[in-house]
Amino acid sequence: MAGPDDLADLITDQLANPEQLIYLPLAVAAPVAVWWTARLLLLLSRYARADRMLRPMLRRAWSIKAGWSRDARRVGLVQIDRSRPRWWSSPPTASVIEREMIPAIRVQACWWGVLVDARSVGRLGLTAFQQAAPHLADVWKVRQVRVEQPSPGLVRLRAIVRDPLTEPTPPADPHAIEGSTPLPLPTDPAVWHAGVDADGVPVIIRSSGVSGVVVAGLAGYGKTSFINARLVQLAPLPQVQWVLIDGKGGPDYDDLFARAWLCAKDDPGQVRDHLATVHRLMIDRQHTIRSVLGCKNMWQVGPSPAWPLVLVVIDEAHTFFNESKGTDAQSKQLDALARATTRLVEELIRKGRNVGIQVVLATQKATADAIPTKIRDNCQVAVSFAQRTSEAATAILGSDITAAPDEHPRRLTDPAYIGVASMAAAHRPGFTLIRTHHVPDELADRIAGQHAHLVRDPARLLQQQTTATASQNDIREDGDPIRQDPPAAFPSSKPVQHAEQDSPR
Ligand SMILES: Nc1ncnc2c1ncn2[C@@H]1O[C@H](COP(=O)(O)OP(=O)(O)OP(=O)(O)O)[C@@H](O)[C@H]1O
Repeated sequence: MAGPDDLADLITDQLANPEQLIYLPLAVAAPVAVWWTARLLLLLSRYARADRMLRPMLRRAWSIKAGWSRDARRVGLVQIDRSRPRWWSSPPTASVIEREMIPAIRVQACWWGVLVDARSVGRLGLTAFQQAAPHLADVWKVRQVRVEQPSPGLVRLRAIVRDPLTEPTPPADPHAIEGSTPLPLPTDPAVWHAGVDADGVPVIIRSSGVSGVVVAGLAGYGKTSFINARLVQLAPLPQVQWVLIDGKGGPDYDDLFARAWLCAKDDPGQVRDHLATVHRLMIDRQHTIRSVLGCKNMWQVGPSPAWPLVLVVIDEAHTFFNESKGTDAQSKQLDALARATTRLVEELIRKGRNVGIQVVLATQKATADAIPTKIRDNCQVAVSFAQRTSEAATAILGSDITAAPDEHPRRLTDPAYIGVASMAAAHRPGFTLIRTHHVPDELADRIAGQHAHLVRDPARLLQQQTTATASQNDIREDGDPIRQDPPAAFPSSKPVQHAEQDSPR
């Protein structure tokens, strides 16, 4: 190809021979033509290599790119920039010139539609694109245009022809051998694999330092399967003990109880007693954590078989917080139990974080009449499956969800979105829609049964540890007589009364 020196020689020759001046535009146009031809060939080869599903999306992507300036103007994604002309330009510098600014885009065809990355310009950022999204969907003739902001200055549009979130993940095979489930089985309880986002990228919930998780959604949209997935991930870990409470009172949790330290159905008295046991454990751990673990926060060293993470799951949690306000003796007794349960759960969530107690509340409704706000608002993680009303969505995800129409749980009521939830995930801006792992009861039951031998009583474990720590302190290195232990090395609350067996249920 001709280099710049050749081109310069050509221009000099042609200026010397004006009759040959016709060749000058050709010399300039040739490299441009070569570049465009190469680009066209590249696109054609990509089209030829694409499968039947991707080809229509490639055509759409090209058409979106080709018509972008026109479409952007039509839907209002244009900004007029008024500025003084540059000093070298012909208009006088005192005049003002107007320039149209349209966000630059890059397009990429995907099997589900077209991914459009747009650079924000002036006021044309996330909000402007969100407002224009329904119009772009009409112009591009796609089901929906979803908008998000992965990083400052970049707005990502998804022109959705087939929503990847509506493609159900195959249920984990209940007969699969352990370890071959499609679920990641972590070795670290601090990692909670919640599911995958619209791009199939795994979404992780930060579990370390979390004492409260609330999961809400209409009946039958996947809450139990979501919790099953977490239990299946944790069942093989000796550094985790479960407390399972099933407010439905049905047989759903019967087989999972095999792996639980404490379990109860919808008996309010038993539930209160179990929560009181966990609460006592929390107080005892608070008093002994420094002497036993050598730190103030269990998550600094992580849970261990001797100091396990205690996961308290309360399904249909609203069942236990409701007060009937009746005046008969039985209603008064039940209301007293509900108040005691509410107080215990609230304290576990408020104070249990540093000693490794985590409460997961599942409910169909997270409005204040179902879950007291002093409990709900202290939960660090909130996950919402489909909701019928904005009020219910705001109750669980907070008022910010109104500014995220694409991730709003009201959009998820279509049965195609069973198993899809909205949440604020770690290291992701705004809200993320996730397709959760589908874990049928049979698989969760089987894995729980296989690991029933790992059940321990964390309160007894704590007693053993405090005793061991105390005797270590008693034996001074230089063989001096036994010294008195500081009171902080022992539980200062009432003596803990635990059943003799390791798993009193
Ligand atoms: N991630 C998923 N992908 C596909 N289907 C799912 C998923 N999760 C759940 N389902 C389907 O939805 C049905 C209901 O799920 P699940 O029992 O978890 O709902 P739920 O919200 O707990 O209902 P309820 O409030 O009545 O207990 C399941 O039987 C299953 O077939």
